[in-house]
Amino acid sequence: MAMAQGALQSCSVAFGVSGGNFAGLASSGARISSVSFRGGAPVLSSPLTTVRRENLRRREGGRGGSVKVQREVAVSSVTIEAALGVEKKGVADSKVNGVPSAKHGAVGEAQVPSMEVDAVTEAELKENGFRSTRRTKLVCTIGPATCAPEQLEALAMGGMNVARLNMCHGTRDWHKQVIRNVRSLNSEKGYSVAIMMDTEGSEIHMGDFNGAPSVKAEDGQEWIFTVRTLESLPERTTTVNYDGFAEDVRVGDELLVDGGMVRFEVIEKIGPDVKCKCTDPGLLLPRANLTMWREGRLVRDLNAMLPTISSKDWIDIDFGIAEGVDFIAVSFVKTSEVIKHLKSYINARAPNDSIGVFAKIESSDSLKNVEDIIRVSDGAMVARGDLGAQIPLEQVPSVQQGIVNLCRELNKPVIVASQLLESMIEYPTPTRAEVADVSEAVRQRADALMLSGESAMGLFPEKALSVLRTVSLRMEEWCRENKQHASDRLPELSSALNDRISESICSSAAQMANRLGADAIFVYTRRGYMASLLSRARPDCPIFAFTDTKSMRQRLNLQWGLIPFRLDFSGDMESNLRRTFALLKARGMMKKGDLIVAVSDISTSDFMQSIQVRRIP
Ligand SMILES: Nc1ncnc2c1ncn2[C@@H]1O[C@H](COP(=O)(O)OP(=O)(O)OP(=O)(O)O)[C@@H](O)[C@H]1O
Ligand SMILES: CC(=O)C(=O)O
Ligand SMILES: [K+]
Ligand SMILES: [Mg+2]
Repeated sequence: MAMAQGALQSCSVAFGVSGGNFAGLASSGARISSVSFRGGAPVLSSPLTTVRRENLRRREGGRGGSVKVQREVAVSSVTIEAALGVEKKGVADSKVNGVPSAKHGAVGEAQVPSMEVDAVTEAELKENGFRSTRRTKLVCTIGPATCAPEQLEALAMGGMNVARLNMCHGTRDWHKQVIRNVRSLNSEKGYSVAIMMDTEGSEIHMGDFNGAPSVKAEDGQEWIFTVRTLESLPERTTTVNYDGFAEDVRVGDELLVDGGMVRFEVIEKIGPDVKCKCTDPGLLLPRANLTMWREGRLVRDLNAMLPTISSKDWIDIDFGIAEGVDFIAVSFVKTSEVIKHLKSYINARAPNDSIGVFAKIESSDSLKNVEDIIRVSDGAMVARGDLGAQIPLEQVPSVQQGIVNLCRELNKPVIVASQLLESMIEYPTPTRAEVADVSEAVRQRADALMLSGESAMGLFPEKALSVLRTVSLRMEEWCRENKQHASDRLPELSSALNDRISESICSSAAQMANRLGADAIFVYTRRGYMASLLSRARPDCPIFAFTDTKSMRQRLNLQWGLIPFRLDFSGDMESNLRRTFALLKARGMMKKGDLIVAVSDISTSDFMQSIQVRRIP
């Protein structure tokens, strides 16, 4: 009797909170086909049509049940299960499959190939529980300060989700070694750090300074900018990579290094050499970006003449495909065409959709076509470094907010990049303004934050990462406590019925999880689509995304709130859930009584999708 009451109670809770969403589902063509109750043995088998109809009528004032249930367009199931009765099975499973994980999960994973999760997340879940996990993902640019295996491991341990390789710097062999180091870290120590390759793109930049990490330009000093190829550079000389530079530049033009960190004025043209005077002193870094300004305006024709993907970039892209990178970020994108072109090139050479293409928004051209560009990309990066050199600085914050919003509307992950903690290249603590900037990006609910120089060549890479981590956690918690995003509204993405069903299921699942105070949402996904839709809904609880390939697991690493697991699963949701519960419990990542909302886009029949609310047995 008590059992039956338990079952009915949880049933009415679920219907109570989700009736409206079911109505939404039904109007998008879904049919609620089965509601099963399990309250210990014997298990009542579904579909319990009568009970279902009556419950729907009761909750929806007689509107929903009878009308919707008769529609045969698609099938969706709702299973509400009382905890009792599953427990015995769970315990039994855990003895078979559950192996206590080793310190970094390495031993455990070697013996249980059936479930893999990031070692850091595993530790975090064990120590602090579901809610404490960080939702904002962290990208670190790898450079001389962080390329050694132990340095990479320190970053992985500190929460790095993605390692970025900037092809502007370093040799291909150097990058290859870093990729190898990251891969062995993943396979040997149980991390799942994804790799993003960032193309050089055709920007105009300075050369190296005979290997020096930086060179100081003093106020009033005269420098030569030359298009000649020089074996060794005379003092106060720099090369420029754009052959037309000496011809195109005019006396009186202003040259901005890295968007204004250092400034020069052109005073004389001498054949291939351009003599300039330093008007704003500072440090010149190897391959620093150069922009030309004439009468207060950016000279854009120069960049416009350069291809987005240069011949060197194509070789780098081939290299990235061969090395199996997870993401390619394209610098200085101007139109959506170049992204489409690259995606078709990749698809002909790599397993379908195994490499995500990210568009870097960092020029005024990219802003003109920003929506088209993002629609065809797998994600975007707000590359504020170069962007701030191409548009007035005061416009950068609102452009950032606009791109973050747009990406969420279009269901594309977005990275906020550059100068988040710039002062930490040299100092062990950030400025208060930097902390505020990081917090703001988290409050905007960007998917990921990125370190550049701070991790590539700064003095305090691990400290910088730790600042990103702690500031993200605090801001996320504050947003939840203060219900900052309760009124967020998202437009529908698709008009195709199947996709609308997935959308409805995911937004309903997120709302249910919020209202029920669920501990986590589970999603079983092959293509990652349902996982991304759940991430887009930005629910209060973390999303455990179970997917069956390593590459999809790494791809999901960049999306807000997702904790990707690799798991072999079947089309049978019930057995997937039982196995998952047993494995997670055995590894101490969840406990009896935790409340889960589970959805799936895998099934044996075409339209079979489901939302389930379960209490962990
Ligand atoms: N692989 C590398 N080897 C050496 N130095 C690197 C490497 N990657 C980054 N750096 C250093 O870190 C700095 C910041 O990195 P970042 O990736 O932001 O480069 P960037 O040159 O500013 O270009 P981008 O606009 O593509 O980000 C670089 O200017 C460079 O000095
Ligand atoms: C990251 C990058 O390319 C930029 O900020 O310019
Ligand atoms: K780059
Ligand atoms: Mg850039």
